[in-house]
Amino acid sequence: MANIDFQLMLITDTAATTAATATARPITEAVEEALKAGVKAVQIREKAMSTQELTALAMELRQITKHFGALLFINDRVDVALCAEADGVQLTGTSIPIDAVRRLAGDKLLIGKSTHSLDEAFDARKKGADYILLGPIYETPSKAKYGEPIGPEVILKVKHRVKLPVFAVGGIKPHNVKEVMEFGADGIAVISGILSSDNIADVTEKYLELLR
Ligand SMILES: Cc1ncc(COP(=O)(O)OP(=O)(O)O)c(N)n1
Ligand SMILES: Cc1nc(C(=O)O)sc1CCOP(=O)(O)O
Ligand SMILES: [Mg+2]
Repeated sequence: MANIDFQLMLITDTAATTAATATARPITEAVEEALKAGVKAVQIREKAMSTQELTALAMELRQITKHFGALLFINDRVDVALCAEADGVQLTGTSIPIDAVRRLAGDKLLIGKSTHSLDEAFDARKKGADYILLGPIYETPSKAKYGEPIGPEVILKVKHRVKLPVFAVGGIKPHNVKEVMEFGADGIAVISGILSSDNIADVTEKYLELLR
């Protein structure tokens, strides 16, 4: 199993980010630009893709991430993660339970769990997750339907009680990176802050500098 030795996870969302930018380009190109700038973990989160499209993207990004020495995670789809020889799977609130994934994947996959409260974080650790995403920390359009963001203070509570790497997600922009790290996050996960930027390399470098 791979080590969790990254601080910045880039999450893909083709539907949201190519529609939002004037400089729309294939997702593989955008990801490659971020990898060149130093990203060491990529999560493919493509809810609208067919299984075949998702598998093809996963295979392609597997080659590219390997070339850059970066980890690859697949949102929700354990089958696609195994098929593409990804490093991990990111389980959502509606995914197959963590223990079932462990039985299926053994130590082939890191298991990340998306969590939104102290209780969910505690439960993820109890059930055997290797790390968690915690959010939405700040406002983000894609999660507006779930109500108010949980705010950065929750990170401190979770770190106090849950012995797992915690990645802050949801509305993480360069100006609030320091805040989430000061509240104890081990790292951050970002979609629009990178993929909606018209200069992916520059903004990625900026995030990485802030995390140093
Ligand atoms: C508060 C809140 N936000 C999001 C969800 C559902 O998504 P999630 O489980 O975080 O999975 P991703 O698709 O974001 O990876 C939720 N249930 N509650
Ligand atoms: C995928 C995701 N999960 C969240 C959660 O809270 O579980 S917030 C989120 C969206 C992150 O996108 P952006 O960086 O553009 O805000
Ligand atoms: Mg989520």
